[in-house]
Amino acid sequence: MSVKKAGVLGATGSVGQRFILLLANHPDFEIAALGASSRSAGKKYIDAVTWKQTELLPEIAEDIIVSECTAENFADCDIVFSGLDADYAGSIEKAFVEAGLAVVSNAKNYRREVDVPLVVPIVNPEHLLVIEKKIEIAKAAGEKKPGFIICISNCSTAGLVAPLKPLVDSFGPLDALTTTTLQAISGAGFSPGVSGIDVLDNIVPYIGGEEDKMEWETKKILGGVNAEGTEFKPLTDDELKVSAQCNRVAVSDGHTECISFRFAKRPAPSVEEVKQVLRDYVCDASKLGCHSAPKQAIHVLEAQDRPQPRLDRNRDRGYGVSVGRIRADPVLDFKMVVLSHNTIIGAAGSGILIAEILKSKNMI
Ligand SMILES: NC(=O)C1=CN([C@@H]2O[C@H](COP(=O)(O)OP(=O)(O)OC[C@H]3O[C@@H](n4cnc5c(N)ncnc54)[C@H](OP(=O)(O)O)[C@@H]3O)[C@@H](O)[C@H]2O)C=CC1
Ligand SMILES: N[C@@H](CC(=O)OP(=O)(O)O)C(=O)O
Repeated sequence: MSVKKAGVLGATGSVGQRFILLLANHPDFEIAALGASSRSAGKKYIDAVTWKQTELLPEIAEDIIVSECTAENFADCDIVFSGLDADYAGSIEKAFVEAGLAVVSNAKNYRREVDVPLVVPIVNPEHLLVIEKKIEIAKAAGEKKPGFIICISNCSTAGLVAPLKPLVDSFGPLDALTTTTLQAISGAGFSPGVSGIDVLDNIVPYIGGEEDKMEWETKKILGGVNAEGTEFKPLTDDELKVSAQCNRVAVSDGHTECISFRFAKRPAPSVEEVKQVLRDYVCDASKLGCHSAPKQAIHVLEAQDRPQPRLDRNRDRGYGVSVGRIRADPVLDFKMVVLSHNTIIGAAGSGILIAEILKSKNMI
């Protein structure tokens, strides 16, 4: 199979650095172009980036010259990953799509568009069908392959929906869901990021916009598509009530969430049935044989004091989500603790896995 050329926008940031790590030595992709702000453009990547990962900067990326984020500079790319600051992602990503490029974005800007898939690839890859349809329609009309954008969800939303989607598929819809998050500092990005004095010996009980994103995005991901297969139909507030409270804690990577939820149908399943469905879950990316797919998308942990970020965030190289303390909830049906790696399955890793799925379906 041919190796596809990949570009990374926002390559110097928290998510961008993770993309570099995941793309270095990837069998399906080679890094063809890197972009960031004009502060970085024109410099070698090693000089432009302030590397903050615990793994060393891959040699393969060191000497690549960082470009301005224009579509012309990325014209050769089969796929462009975006880890752009959301203040700039909107216009840049739009120009890339208009130039016919395939964009997979971590930024929030287009997540709510009716025809843009919001995808957590271990959960709802079927939402990519809307793009497959767009490509088919253009092909049937004798037009060239259209540009498109696929959005990755907010990182906390990714962890939330990962165990819930298999449960909904097995036991029917949820009607109520609450989550309280404990979010890592890498989630706040690097420019400027969270300051040490704010987070050390402290918890900050506010992350701007996060609660609204989690409450809305969950309904799109757990929702459906219209009969034509062209537009998404998020669940309504009447169908599912979601309440999120978000906190920043002094953890480097890995978002923890304490969640409670209720199924619409009575009687609810048993705790053992819930655990069994999660243990048995095999995501489509694994079935397709995608290189980065987790062996086990959901890890059910039985120890009373797990999951913990430092011990569990790297399960299945950060593509696996850990779920522990699954038990009955006296208010809703169940409660559990979920841990997901915010820059891997919550961001860059999901981007890579989406691209692997696109490649396996000849969509790029
Ligand atoms: N961190 C996380 O866990 C998650 C982040 N996201 C989203 O991903 C995106 C990136 O986040 P994160 O990596 O944390 O952010 P960072 O602040 O760490 O990085 C931002 C990137 O955007 C670039 N940039 C800034 N201004 C411009 C500009 N005017 N033109 C072009 N590039 C520019 C920066 O380049 P330079 O270095 O040159 O300034 C840098 O590469 C955001 O939209 C964020 O909301 C989504 C899910 C999880
Ligand atoms: N806000 C998230 C990361 C993020 O940037 O989310 P979004 O892509 O939804 O803006 C966090 O702080 O952990």
